[in-house]
Amino acid sequence: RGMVGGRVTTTANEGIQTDSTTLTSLISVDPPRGTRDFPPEDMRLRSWLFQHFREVSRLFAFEEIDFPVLESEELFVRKAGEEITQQLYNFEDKGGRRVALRPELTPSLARLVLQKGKSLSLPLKWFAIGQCWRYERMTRGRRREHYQWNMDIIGISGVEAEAELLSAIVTFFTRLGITASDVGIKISNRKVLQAVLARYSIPDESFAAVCVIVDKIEKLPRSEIENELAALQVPSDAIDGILQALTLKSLDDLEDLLGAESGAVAELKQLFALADGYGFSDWLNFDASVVRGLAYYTGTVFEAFDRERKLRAICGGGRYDQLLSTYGGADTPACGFGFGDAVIIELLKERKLMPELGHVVDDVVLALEDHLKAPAAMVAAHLRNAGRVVDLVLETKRLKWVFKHTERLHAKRLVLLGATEWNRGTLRVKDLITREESDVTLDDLLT
Ligand SMILES: OCc1cccc(Br)n1
Repeated sequence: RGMVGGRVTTTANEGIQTDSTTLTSLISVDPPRGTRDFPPEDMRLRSWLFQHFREVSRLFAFEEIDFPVLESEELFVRKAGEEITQQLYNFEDKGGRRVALRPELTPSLARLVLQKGKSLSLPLKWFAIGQCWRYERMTRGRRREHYQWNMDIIGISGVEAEAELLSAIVTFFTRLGITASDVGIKISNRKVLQAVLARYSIPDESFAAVCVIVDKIEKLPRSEIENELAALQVPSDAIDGILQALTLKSLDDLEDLLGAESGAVAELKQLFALADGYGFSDWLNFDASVVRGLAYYTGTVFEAFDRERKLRAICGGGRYDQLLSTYGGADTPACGFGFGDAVIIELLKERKLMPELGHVVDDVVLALEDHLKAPAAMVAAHLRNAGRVVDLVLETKRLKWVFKHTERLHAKRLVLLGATEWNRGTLRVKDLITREESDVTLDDLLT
């Protein structure tokens, strides 16, 4: 427990002494910069959101996993200039180890898959919900933590895996009342960029870094993009070719650019055909400008956006077939998405789809006299065993307080133990919806 109003002194061999004579100012009661508390009302909304994450994952037969929020720093050290690695929440621990608070979940998932190795039978369909961190100078006042829902399929090289993940995302939106007129999902494939770069003989080693730069195309002026690409020895004619390719909005145009033999075109066509089968085609559109900002994507990439374009991307993901091999493991096809807990709430507010989540209490139980406390506890236990949510009043309170308390809790029933009634084996019950009062036996309470 924190010491408030007391001065803590430590004398040799006596452990911590407190001396409450020295009044100290209140400690800071706010959470660390960029982080949030979840008091009951906020926690109900978060639990509601996570319940939907879990329900959809369960419907798709995905298994839940988890890993430490603290990881070895090396898991996230990448040389592609990503914002996510430049803002790593990293430090040296007391054992001199370089560690970091995870900025994303995928590397931990890759580590776990490599750790389990041959004991795993592929394909894996795993999901996780975890808090992720970044250390950003507070100049932009942005948050330093958020919760992310991830779903990943490991061991499937075909776009059937991406189609499953997209179906899960659409299922989630639909459960919340969000439709294809509210949200669209842009689909592209990094093989488009790969093919364009190959035409300008840009070395493969630059591919990830080029993608990270190109991902910023809508956030930075073109001149800055050109400068950053030029710093990677991408010549200006190649830059024109890249930027031109990113404006493509149809697979026919893409085929014209890349030719009928293009792998990217084939994968995209197959993905759209599968989407037709699932019935969520109207959520999708091909958009070559989607690149995503993570270095390790190698194929399909996608992101959900609000069609009013007021908000940042709602979720995103893609294929990362080389991530496991960059950690020294065998090449294993993989794809997944990350779905943050912030933008989705902004979207629900925009669309007036926020849920009403009150604290639900069925019964308030109260002993009107001290010698009836144990019987009151028995009544509460009896009701709870039957699955009712019971708030047992733990102190002797005046009825005026109790009525206020039942209103605050929006309780359905008030069960009073009074000496007269209890002696003849009954309880006084007030139905707080109908306002009816009656004397009933314990068994009557559960009929
Ligand atoms: O998606 C970028 C990101 C990573 C960690 C924490 C936060 Br807030 N945002």
